[in-house]
Amino acid sequence: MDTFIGLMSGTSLDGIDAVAVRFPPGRVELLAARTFPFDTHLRTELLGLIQSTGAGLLDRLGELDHRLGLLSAEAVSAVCEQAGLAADQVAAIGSHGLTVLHRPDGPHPFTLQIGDPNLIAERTGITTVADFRRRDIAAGGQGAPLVPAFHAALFTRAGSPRVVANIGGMANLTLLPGNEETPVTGFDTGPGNVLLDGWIQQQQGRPYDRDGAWSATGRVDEALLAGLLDDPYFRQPPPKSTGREHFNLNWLQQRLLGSDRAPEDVQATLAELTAASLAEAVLRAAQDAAELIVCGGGAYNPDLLRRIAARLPDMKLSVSDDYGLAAEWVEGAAFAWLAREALYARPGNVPSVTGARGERILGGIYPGSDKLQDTGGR
Ligand SMILES: Nc1ncnc2c1ncn2[C@@H]1O[C@H](COP(=O)(O)OP(=O)(O)OP(=O)(O)O)[C@@H](O)[C@H]1O
Ligand SMILES: CC(=O)N[C@H]1[C@@H]2OC[C@@H](O2)[C@@H](O)[C@@H]1O[C@H](C)C(=O)O
Repeated sequence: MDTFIGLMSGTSLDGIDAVAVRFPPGRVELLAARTFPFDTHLRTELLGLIQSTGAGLLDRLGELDHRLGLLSAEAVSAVCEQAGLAADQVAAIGSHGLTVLHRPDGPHPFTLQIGDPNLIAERTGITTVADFRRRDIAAGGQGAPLVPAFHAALFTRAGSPRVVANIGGMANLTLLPGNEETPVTGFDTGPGNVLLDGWIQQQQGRPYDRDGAWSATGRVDEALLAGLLDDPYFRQPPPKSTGREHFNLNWLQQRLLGSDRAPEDVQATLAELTAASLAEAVLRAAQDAAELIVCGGGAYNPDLLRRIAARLPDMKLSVSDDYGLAAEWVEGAAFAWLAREALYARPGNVPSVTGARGERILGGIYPGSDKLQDTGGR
């Protein structure tokens, strides 16, 4: 059975997730998985690029594209070593890269991911699939979210409508109707962990609120919560997708102006914002679903899960681990799966999610060394 590697650098900017997987019918077999964290310096540079601060923007874009390509190739080698795999035993790598900018609406929509796939294919010798989002945008779609097709393949159960929530930096939902007549839908609900991470970093210098321990000590400020929830994104009908260009610390600061709220109360309110926007979207879009399956880093935050459960009292709350795939590796496995779909010339987007005109094969294919004849070069 073919083995695939998935690489994901998400909006949390914590590093590159690398997984080696196989896809026996209806499930995922995880052979190896690791996160390669970005060091503080690289993280600061990436954040500067995303926020477009500092001089020499295009130089830095090109250079960071190269550096992330190199790091991705190293991540592949390490995960192959961990799984005991030689390069010629891997059918393909699916590399999402890092989203630098995502503007799917307007007259000239675009999305930009970095982490040069040419370099990944060259250094590893393994066929690499990348640039997954732009074909969907070219077909009139949002180019995101893309995990719903994988969620549908993995979590669909006939006769029982379910919702899958991926809570990373941003959060997105996949609504699985449980019958073949009704289309799968899904969209980004808004911020996942990005504001929680940003606020604790600014206030305490810690990368994230481990286990939601800090947010659990605060009190939700209802007026602030209502102000945050008043953002038009939450009312916008799907298809829709978002990112750090919209939900970021500046967005929060503008809504905090002039207030002297206790920092832990702000953190509690941000956790409630993620829970409320997600739960309201579930209630609006999937009234008949009996179960919510959570994946992504947010699945490890008990305070956040408690807040979501309190807002969805009639739903069973589970995590993807309960179905055989640890929450932290779902996105990596999804891009390995999307690489497989591309290699087999099968579509990867779900038009009823992204709004694209139709199904499209996603990603560019960068051939591995078995497809080339090297003469030794200079
Ligand atoms: N034990 C934990 N307690 C609280 N939060 C956690 C824990 N573990 C992970 N997280 C949160 O999960 C985040 C990482 O999630 P994940 O890796 O799914 O995001 P991502 O892939 O970068 O984002 P996206 O899906 O938006 O691209 C961390 O930044 C942190 O906020
Ligand atoms: C443009 C982009 O990188 N979007 C990410 C981000 O992180 C979560 C959410 O926003 C989702 O839209 C998407 O990632 C997942 C993997 C997706 O495409 O399904």
